[in-house]
Amino acid sequence: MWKKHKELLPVLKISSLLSSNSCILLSKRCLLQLSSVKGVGSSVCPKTFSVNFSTISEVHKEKKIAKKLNPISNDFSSLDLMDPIQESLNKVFKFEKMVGCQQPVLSSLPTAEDMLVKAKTGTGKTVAFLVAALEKLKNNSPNTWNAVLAGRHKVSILIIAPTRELAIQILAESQKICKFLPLKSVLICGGEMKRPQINNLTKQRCDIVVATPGRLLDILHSNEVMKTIFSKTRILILDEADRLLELGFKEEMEKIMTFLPTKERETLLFSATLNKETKHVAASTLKKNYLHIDCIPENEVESHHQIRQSYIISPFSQQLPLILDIIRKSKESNPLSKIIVFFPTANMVGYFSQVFNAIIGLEIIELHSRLNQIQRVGASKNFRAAMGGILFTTDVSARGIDYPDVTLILQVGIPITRDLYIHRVGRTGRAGKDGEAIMILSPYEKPFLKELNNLNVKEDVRHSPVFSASKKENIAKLQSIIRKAPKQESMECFFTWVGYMRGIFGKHKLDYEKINAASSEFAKHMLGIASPPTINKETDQKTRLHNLNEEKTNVNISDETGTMEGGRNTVQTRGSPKSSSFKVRKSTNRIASKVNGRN
Ligand SMILES: Nc1ncnc2c1ncn2[C@@H]1O[C@H](COP(=O)(O)OP(=O)(O)OP(=O)(O)O)[C@@H](O)[C@H]1O
Repeated sequence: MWKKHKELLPVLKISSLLSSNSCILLSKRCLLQLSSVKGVGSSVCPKTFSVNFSTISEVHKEKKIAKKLNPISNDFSSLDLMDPIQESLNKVFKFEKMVGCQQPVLSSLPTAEDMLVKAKTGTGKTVAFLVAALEKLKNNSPNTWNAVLAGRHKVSILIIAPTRELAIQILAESQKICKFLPLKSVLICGGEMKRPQINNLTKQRCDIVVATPGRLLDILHSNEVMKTIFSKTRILILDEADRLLELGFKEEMEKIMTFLPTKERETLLFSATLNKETKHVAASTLKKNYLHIDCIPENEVESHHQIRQSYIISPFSQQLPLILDIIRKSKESNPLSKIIVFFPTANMVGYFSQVFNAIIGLEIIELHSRLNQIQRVGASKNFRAAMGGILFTTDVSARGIDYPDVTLILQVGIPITRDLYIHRVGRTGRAGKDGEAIMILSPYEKPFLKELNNLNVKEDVRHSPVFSASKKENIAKLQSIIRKAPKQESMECFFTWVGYMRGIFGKHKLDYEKINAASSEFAKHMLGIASPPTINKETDQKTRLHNLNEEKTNVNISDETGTMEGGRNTVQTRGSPKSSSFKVRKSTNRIASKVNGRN
């Protein structure tokens, strides 16, 4: 039947296949359009899930396979998963229905094909890839699976994520899914001592490794025995694959791959965003006949419709009171509201955390790369556990992190790319819940809005730029706090901000005159620097802030790379991260103590 129709059916509507409860044949050059299937997903999801989870817009497949996709049920129990996994989903996760990409991914099993999966933020990709990896491993061969169960097969599954926080989160999920299996999951990431991590690999059972690229590569190079340990890796997963395959990580990833088997390895790439360029790189890392599962229908954008998104154009002079106003309003309307505020650089997070902590009634949790590992883990844990709470952070928290019940995302300034905007916003509205995202931009940053063209980001008219008497009081209060900040620390903050912005300004073709105007306003109103240095070619070079108008230099400036495990190419604008971090923290603590009269 397939042969007969394949020329006639380059595009198949999955609805007809579903209604007849039939077997779906995927064949070379075949493109299945599942995007408009109703009733597969949302209607049978748990209450909290309202998004159109289980729609697939494309499934590309080169080799002929036959697969059953159950049209009626998207219960996990309808799948032929091994008992220990069913038990874990049922008793540990307490999940009944599949959501997001879970049905398309898991229904395609058993398959030995590589996978490229794109699905919106917060739609359950972690469980999808963990279950897929374990099932794939089991189906690899009875010998392999028996060896794995008996603990004779090291590092069968390797999962790589771009940040420590995300790796820790995946590790926890991995331990949960393996609750009824004898498999052990271990963490390899920076910020922790290397020796115990090496011991975890060499001296004990270790079936699943969750790693960040920098430390993993470091450990791979540390010891000849690592080649043997990783020689049996059967499944490689890249979470946030587009990030791991772009500049800053790509080189490390390529080196890591040289330690892994090629032929026997199956690779799974997952992300909520995959632009043309990264899709191309991603495809080139997969075996030819990979399965492409795109859960975002062609006519839909990558962000969620249930997240209300808006922007406010506000001069720097009004941004600090505006932030305060938005936070206060959110807390007034719901004392349990959980808020994440994104700033462009780690210095800014450190600095403004202390500024806002000096305001009575606010308790800010700060999280960025310049904290040590204990502080990072502590901050992440505290915010996760907080019923309400305010987190000031950088892009270390932008991707993959699943803090429960975040109600508001506030972005101060421009994210480096449209994709990062989507990931930041995706920290709310997870698992079908509602959420809100507001972005505060200076008039200089307005051109960035073009990049968000179809994302339904509306101008926010609720927060008027005209300030009442009480808000004017806030302005005075905030100004007095920042005026007391040690000058050197304000200057550091200023330079890192300029470093961050230079790529973005370059991209939007702002000349030195405009950059100077923007920098001067930023310095004066956000940092209390009365006469900031002029940014010209000379100061640019002095501070190693070259290529002001270069388009693609922005990638490595943000804290995202600086803080992540990779990013060997990271440009540090001033000083080493450690010394700078110490200064920022010390200085900003000084701001708080001065304001509180303790100094
Ligand atoms: N089948 C399910 N039923 C109910 N909740 C689920 C299900 N699968 C996952 N979740 C929950 O949905 C939330 C988001 O899942 P997850 O963090 O895996 O999303 P993601 O798609 O990886 O997001 P991101 O793109 O931001 O990395 C988590 O809290 C997770 O526990």
